[in-house]
Amino acid sequence: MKRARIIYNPTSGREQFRRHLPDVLVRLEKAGYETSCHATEGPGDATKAARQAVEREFDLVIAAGGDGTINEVVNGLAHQPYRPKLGVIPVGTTNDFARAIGVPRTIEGACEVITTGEPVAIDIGCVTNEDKTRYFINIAGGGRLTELTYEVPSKLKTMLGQLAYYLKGMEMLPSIRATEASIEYDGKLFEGEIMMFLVSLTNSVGGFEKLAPDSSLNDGLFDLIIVKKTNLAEFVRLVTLAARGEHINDPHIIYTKANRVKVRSPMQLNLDGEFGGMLPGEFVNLYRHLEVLMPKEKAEQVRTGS
Ligand SMILES: Nc1ncnc2c1ncn2[C@@H]1O[C@H](COP(=O)(O)OP(=O)(O)OP(=O)(O)O)[C@@H](O)[C@H]1O
Repeated sequence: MKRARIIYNPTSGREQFRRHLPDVLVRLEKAGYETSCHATEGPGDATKAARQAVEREFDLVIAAGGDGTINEVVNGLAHQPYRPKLGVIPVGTTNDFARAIGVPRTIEGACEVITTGEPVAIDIGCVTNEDKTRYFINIAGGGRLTELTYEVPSKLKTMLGQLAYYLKGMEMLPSIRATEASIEYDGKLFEGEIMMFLVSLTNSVGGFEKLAPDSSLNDGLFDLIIVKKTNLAEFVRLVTLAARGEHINDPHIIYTKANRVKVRSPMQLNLDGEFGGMLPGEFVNLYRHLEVLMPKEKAEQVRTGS
């Protein structure tokens, strides 16, 4: 029998997962997994639990939570020579990563993917800043607006879901200032004032499904988006364009692919929606570093690049 470890955050999203746990265990048992669980107790705990799962040589680690929980689990797996496969049950508020790998946002649907889907090795991001190395699966970014993801209180997310982020975003808009930035990417250099920069691994960010429309999960490249200085009206217009994926040709935007990105200026770093310390720092794309379970059709699409 294969062994699976569920690492779940009881406070994620609308706090529903625990109620469904017995059903999840039965489904996994039927699919041939002997499964045990760990409920996280606070920030950082999912990373410790994932490291422990590596030591105990589990075949599969299932992260049940939002993007923050998946990020923590990946941080426990990424550094190790043996890395169990990763399954995802999206019960968070945003669930960008699940959307990007085609995992449905119902617990039953996600279990179905875990039991009948296929593993695909995908790229993950690695950033070195403040003498630490951290990993991300979705997005890293800097600039005042990216700070909104950790300024929304957990209670508000439980009550309002995604809407909580949009409300906070609108509240912050008038106070957004441009920041002086120096960004080196695959030998090129950008220097100037920016509203924000994003280093993305998937096309689905903050509920915007077309923010990085050309991104591939396994090409070894980030999609780098730099939003140059704009006034408030232009910025709002860019956000509207971004909802349709039409921002990438705008003159205020640099949109390109890169394997390495170095940010030389001081800035807060957002990693998969959580505070990731201060920049400067360097981002490296780790080619096909982690095997993740996804639906068969999605797996085929990712493998063939279609
Ligand atoms: N028992 C706990 N109590 C409070 N916070 C916790 C607990 N366990 C984990 N956490 C923290 O909660 C953070 C956010 O969780 P998570 O991303 O799963 O859900 P979310 O906030 O609802 O969703 P999203 O990130 O999609 O907005 C995690 O990064 C983790 O540090």
